[in-house]
Amino acid sequence: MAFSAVWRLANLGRHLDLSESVNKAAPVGSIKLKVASEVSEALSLGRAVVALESTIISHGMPYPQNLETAKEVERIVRENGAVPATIAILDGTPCVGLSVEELERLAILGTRAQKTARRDIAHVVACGGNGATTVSATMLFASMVHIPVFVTGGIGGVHRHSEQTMDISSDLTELGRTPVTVVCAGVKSILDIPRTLEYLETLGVCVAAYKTNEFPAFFTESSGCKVSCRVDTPEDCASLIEASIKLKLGTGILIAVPIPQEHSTSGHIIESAIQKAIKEAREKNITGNAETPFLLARVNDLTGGASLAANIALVKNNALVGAKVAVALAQLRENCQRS
Ligand SMILES: O=c1[nH]cc([C@@H]2O[C@H](COP(=O)(O)O)[C@@H](O)[C@H]2O)c(=O)[nH]1
Repeated sequence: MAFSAVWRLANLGRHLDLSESVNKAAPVGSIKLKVASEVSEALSLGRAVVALESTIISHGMPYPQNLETAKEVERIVRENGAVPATIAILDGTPCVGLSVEELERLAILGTRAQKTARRDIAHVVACGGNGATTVSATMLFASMVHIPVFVTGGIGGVHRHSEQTMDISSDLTELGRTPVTVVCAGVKSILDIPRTLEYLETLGVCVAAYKTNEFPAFFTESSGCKVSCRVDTPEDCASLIEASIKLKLGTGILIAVPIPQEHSTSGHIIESAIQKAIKEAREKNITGNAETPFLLARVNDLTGGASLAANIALVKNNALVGAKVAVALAQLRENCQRS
């Protein structure tokens, strides 16, 4: 690493005071956080904004479906009254809100963009690299600019055999330390779902299921695990989020939305492909942050594309719900200010 990059890395903590950057694409010391004008304007006016991650674009889906889905998700968020803010690091600059050209760039880069969790942020910025942010890094940047609601497909979790590998996604620890609400379809059964929920409980994270009492398992509506909090409307979600913020709990919230019923029929076929892919990953010794992308790609091959179609459908559904939640939250805050 060049001296200047090392210097920038060492000074990152001091210079990345992003509290002022909400209203402008602000140079802060030597580090810039670029907030799209549409996003900063909405935030300053108290309008609904929905953060979106970018690993799902680079590593979660192949080109060109990744680009089509990213654009479609942004369109759904807009149609439902909120401003989309896809988050990524481009040429070393953390960006909150991407242009169509930037989305295209990221989609074409695919896995050549670095999968960037919280631990990778300083390195990607210091090297001037291109980072696709995972749930943990996206939550962090969203909270820096005060975006309370974030939509994705699924989050990472506790991996199977974690008692041997210690492989637990940093998405969970981020949920335990960053006050952002993540709307997702639960976690895939490539992970250990009961342990994921146990770990979230340990971290003090509220896990709410949308219109159900059970935690969904991404491709299927149910995991067999009950949750302690049920929400039935966007307004329920908004009240939950506002209470958590007002109590200054400091933790995130997970709102788990089951895959729409019409898309869950292939769930059981996908489940058996998941079991096969997990076995292959073990045989090939694929672990760490390479495991999730390997499993996703292999499951898609084994199901002849059915898992990708289901994945796209549930992300779009989450975008719809997440946008409504963000709008309900903005409305709730406006009503509180008036009274
Ligand atoms: O169904 C999915 N789960 C998870 C991911 C991505 O993988 C990350 C978790 O990776 P890991 O397990 O290495 O922490 C998530 O934050 C998200 O960006 C994804 O694309 N699709």
